[in-house]
Amino acid sequence: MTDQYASTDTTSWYQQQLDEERNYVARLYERLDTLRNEKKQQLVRIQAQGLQGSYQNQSERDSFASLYQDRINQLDAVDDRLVFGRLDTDDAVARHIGRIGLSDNQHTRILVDWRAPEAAPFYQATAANRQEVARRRHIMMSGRTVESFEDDVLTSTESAQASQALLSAVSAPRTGAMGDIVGTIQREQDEIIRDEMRGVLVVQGGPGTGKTAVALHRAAYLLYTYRDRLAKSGVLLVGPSEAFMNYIDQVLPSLGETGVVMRSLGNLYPGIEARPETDHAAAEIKGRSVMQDVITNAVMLRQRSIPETTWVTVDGIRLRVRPIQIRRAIGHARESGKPHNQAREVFVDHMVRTLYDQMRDIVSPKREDGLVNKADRSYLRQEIRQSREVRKLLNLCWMPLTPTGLVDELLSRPKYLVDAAPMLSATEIKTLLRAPGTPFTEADVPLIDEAAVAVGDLVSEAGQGSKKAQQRNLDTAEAALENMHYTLEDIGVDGVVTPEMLAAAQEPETTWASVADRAQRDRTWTYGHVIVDEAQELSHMQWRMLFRRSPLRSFTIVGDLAQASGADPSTDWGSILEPFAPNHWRLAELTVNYRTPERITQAAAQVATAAGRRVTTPTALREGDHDPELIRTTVEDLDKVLVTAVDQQFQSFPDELIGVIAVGEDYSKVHQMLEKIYPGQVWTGTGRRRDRNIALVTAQESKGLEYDAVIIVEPQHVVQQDGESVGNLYVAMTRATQTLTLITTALTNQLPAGLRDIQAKNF
Ligand SMILES: Nc1ncnc2c1ncn2[C@@H]1O[C@H](COP(=O)(O)OP(=O)(O)OP(=O)(O)O)[C@@H](O)[C@H]1O
Repeated sequence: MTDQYASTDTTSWYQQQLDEERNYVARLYERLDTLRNEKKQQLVRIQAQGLQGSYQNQSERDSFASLYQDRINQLDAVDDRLVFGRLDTDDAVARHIGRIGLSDNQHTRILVDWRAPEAAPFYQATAANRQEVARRRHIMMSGRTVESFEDDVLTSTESAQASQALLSAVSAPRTGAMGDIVGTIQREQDEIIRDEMRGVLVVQGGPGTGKTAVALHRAAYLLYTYRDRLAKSGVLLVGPSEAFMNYIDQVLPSLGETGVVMRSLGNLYPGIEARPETDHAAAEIKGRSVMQDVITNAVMLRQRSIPETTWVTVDGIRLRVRPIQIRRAIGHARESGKPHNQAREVFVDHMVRTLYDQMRDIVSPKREDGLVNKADRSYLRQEIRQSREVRKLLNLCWMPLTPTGLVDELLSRPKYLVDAAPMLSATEIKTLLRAPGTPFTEADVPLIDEAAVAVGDLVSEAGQGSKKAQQRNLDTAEAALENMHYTLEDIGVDGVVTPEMLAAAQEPETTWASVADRAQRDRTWTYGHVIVDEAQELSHMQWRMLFRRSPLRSFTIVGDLAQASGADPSTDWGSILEPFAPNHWRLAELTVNYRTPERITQAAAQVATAAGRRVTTPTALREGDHDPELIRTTVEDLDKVLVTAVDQQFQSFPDELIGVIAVGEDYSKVHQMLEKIYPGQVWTGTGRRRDRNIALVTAQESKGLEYDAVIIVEPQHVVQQDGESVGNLYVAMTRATQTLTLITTALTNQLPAGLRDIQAKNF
């Protein structure tokens, strides 16, 4: 790997270089500590000023306090393994690369942020295209200590080999939380991370190719490169489940970035925490594009006329209301093109005018001009509007709606659903129906979002007020910026502070970094960029919801079509994305599996292809030491076999994480059994894993996650439960970083075809 290693002086040369690196890195930490102390002192000083001064002074102080605190948090977050690389160029310039950029007190750059253009050759230079790099050095740290280093001399052809840094990163025991890969990002990954922000970028890659890692590092890269633009609008990162979001939630903070809104599909609608979907048939129907028409119909069915002429009394005067009048008012309101709740105002105004005309004819003494005077007119209109009978009638015809109320009613009232969904069959209607008040599931969320667009917000004055307040804050912040005596460099991560950041800081109960915070509370927020992970899973309706969140269509979409659940998954990204971004997306591919060793990857691919699924099997970085193991047993002995498998794993690799994957009834039985035998050791996928060595998850939940040892209980049930599809089994098998064990009570001919060839052990 290095020519100097071959020399006789290797040891002394290496030791001398190591000492130099240690001294340099010590200097970097010294600078980091100085900066952190400065910020802490500035924070203390500003807090000590307390509540003195005008409102504007106070809010300026609060803004700066938040900025200082944010900077302190960032410096804390990057403390561990601050630096990981060094580049030496042909003209003998050395550049250290780290999690953030640092300058010394003479403003000389001493550490280059990994996202800066000068750091790009660290990831991209090859022997064939050196980009003026003579040597790339990987610096291995433990906390603040330089443990070792490894050099790539780019004049040597050997540099094409995987670095030791990469091999040790991918072979390390898993902790249950994803870590960053900033020190070992590979070239094909880096190209995607640094791709321009514009348009829709689709990243297709087999299991373990680093799609999630790339998505997260791209989020950090975009925030760094387009900070001023994204500070106003934010970045949204969407993942498949809460378990997955917990798994990845430490990566961006470890890169010093906290400004990304991270949401699972079930939590995308503010205020709703939807349950995972268990009824796959219902979920499939709810995801179809026709559901947009169903929602539109459901809203229109709540705009209805009366069956026959009726009467209302206002101020003791009886007024006649005919169906045609209501129909006309409805037509008029619909023509306004406004959402239901806003159009209701048009409807009500129209009806009030109609009733007023009648009333005027009755109450006004006939005058030459035929009009009552202005005061009478507004009094009469007010009376009509406030009359209980009129209100009741108009509500009956055009009731204000909430999106959640509409979806709940739609899915629990058979007649309503039948009327709104004439395009669905009786069986499909039956599949959708459920009891009123049933908690919402993930597949309901896009319907609620669709309904929210169709019904609009409930009309209230409050919203207008808060918009005005925001504008006021923005104006104040712009003025504040002009008046600042502080240098910009002193304040922010990169010395860039926009009026919007300061305005956000002045919002009551928010901090400056909380553009993200406000974004996730606002359904109508449009993000500067949206990143979607495990994107192969999304239904048409879920895509609609996401594209609404970025009308500029700036997306990074990562996924693997072969890992999709269900019997009839899409087989090309074009058919998924064309309705939303016609001719507007580009495809990149990842080709190396960093997680699963070759032997397991091949077995998983065999299962998928034997079932007719098209998979692009990535090249696995490691061959692996163990073949996948299939254990055949009986229903009576299943528990015993499982415990033996778990015990063996514990004994051989006590630090490793075991993932047990089971579905349906197997899951419940296995859960009970594991809890009994390993009390306090079992983590069930939801919530954060705390020092537990056994994770029990369903195949669906295992998407995106990984374990050192994977044990799949009754693989044939995983296939059955997935609508006789191998998608989830393929996913489950590719979660392993070291070993894979499948335990089954099925006869050979009941096993999925691709598993039959694995040499089985009988127990
Ligand atoms: N360049 C790299 N350096 C070190 N580790 C890497 C690198 N790329 C990926 N990995 C590791 O490989 C594993 C798989 O990565 P990741 O989960 O991002 O893959 P994925 O393509 O999203 O997988 P899947 O589709 O199967 O869920 C992770 O542990 C990740 O940290």
